[in-house]
Amino acid sequence: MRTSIATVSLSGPLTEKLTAAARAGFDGVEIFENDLLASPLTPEEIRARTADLGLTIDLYQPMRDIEAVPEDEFARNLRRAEHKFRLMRRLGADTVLVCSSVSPLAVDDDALAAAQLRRLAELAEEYGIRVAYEALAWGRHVNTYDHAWRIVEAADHPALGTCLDSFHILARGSDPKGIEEIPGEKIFFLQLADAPLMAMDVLQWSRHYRCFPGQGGFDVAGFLGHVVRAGYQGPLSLEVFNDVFRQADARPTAVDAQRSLIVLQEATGLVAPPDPVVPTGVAFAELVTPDAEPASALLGALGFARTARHRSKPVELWQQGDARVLLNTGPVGSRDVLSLAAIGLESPDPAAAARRAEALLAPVLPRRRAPEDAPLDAVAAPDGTQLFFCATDQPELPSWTGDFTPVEYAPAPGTGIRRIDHLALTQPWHQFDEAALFHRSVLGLQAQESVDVADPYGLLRSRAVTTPDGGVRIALGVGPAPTDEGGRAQHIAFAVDDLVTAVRRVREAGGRLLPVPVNYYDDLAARYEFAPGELETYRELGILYDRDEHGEFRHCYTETVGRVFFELVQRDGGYRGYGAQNAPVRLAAQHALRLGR
Ligand SMILES: O=C(O)c1ccc(O)c(O)c1
Ligand SMILES: [Mg+2]
Repeated sequence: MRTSIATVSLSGPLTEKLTAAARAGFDGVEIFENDLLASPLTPEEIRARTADLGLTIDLYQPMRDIEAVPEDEFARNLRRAEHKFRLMRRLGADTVLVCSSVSPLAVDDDALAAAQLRRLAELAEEYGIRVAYEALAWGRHVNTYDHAWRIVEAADHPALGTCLDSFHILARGSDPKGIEEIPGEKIFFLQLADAPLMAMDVLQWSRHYRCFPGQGGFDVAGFLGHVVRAGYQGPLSLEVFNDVFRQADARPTAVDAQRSLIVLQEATGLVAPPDPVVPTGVAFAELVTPDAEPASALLGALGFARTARHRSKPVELWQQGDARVLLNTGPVGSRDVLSLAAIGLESPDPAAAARRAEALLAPVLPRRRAPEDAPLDAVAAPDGTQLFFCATDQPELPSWTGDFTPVEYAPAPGTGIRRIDHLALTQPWHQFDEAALFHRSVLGLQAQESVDVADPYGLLRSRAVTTPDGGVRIALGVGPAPTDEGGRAQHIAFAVDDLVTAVRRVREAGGRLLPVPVNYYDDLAARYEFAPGELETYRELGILYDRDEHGEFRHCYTETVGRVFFELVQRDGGYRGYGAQNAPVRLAAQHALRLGR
């Protein structure tokens, strides 16, 4: 179906909003009155600019407080409306949205509302304009879609139809099934928005917390199914009032928006992009740094061996078990501190994974980073992390390992690290919802519940995206995560079978681990019963402990280098979490270490 976006959903002046919408592939826009009023362009110039960009103006909005008022008031409303109809002619917009009245002057009289909306429609018709009547969830007398439709039906005028807005309908908990009773051609417009489930005043919820479909808690796909079955043929239009999007750069927001509509239409069976190719594991994590020394020392203490070197670039492969870390000291652009720049994901079909990503508007990276490299499919995540689709153990496909030459190394016992358990990436503050939708839709991962964790200097929100078997786990975070240089913190967690032994070996090798306050262990003793000596060992070694209904979790952290630190984790009995219970203590300890307190 055609896609459209309300100018209120994007930041910046009108022309930037229009450009961002067009670049992201939208077919049309809803022009919000305020954007027009604030623009230096005349309506004719806006019309020309929109046309040049290949966009149509699908809706002009909103017209407020029109119906069910005393006659003298209604006469003034008609005069105001006629003014706007003339403006719409200049703009080339043929549909106007009328919100159900919130005015104290409005009376609870459906017959009067219908009669006045009919007169409005008669006037609109003279200008070749259609009126779409929308029930605001907080409308004074009309606040449900079925009530708005009854009034439209009673008014019975060809230039009057209804506008359905998923937010108003789903936020009130109305059953959207009744939409199928409305003739499709009388649904003049469809606005789509999702929202996180919150217990709050619906007007505040709507004006500040709407988000793109798939980023909140509503069943927008189920809703759209009803609208499509009703026979609606118009555009799918995003109308998202959101405090974050108002501040973020319009261009990536518009791409995020368009991606949400692709995913929504896929879920409703309206489009069929290539299927997701779910990754099966983590092939490698790539760190970039101007100075290999601190990271090498830390990896060495963690029991990693430098096993291979890139044929032509300053990149080393460090390995232990199936955990592989690339250490890149090549030109790293703006990354002047140790950072996690890329993740290799094992893929059953890397080329198909890249096709899916491209169909979902992920920026595809050049297949060869240098002429001599193996061709690798890769895309950029919203935070800039490069995601490589790898075929490490598929001899018929080119593998990144072919770019590496083994080097001599002294075999060492290591610390029992088996694999990368998870990666944790702090996102730019305005890209948290986008990141979750990206990883879910592009990579076919499942998003877990979002958790809030207290940090001494703020609140950290974290949401994991995973494969069902836990082969890939990425924890997306947002908040004031502590790093030396103030950058967004990133960490790599390695899985071990026996954390106590691992920690003793790391310490013997001179690895510096995060100290944990004694009070933490006092609390652990209150919460759980341990075998004799167990808790004392954890206290001595700085090991944190958690439990869920499936099993147990033991973990500890290294010091932070640049933006990066490492975690060692021992999962037993199918524990699913990430030790969120312990995160406030960990964050406080990291801040204390950073500040030398
Ligand atoms: O919050 C509002 O006032 C408002 C205005 C127009 C809309 O289409 C809407 O859904 C809400
Ligand atoms: Mg609306």
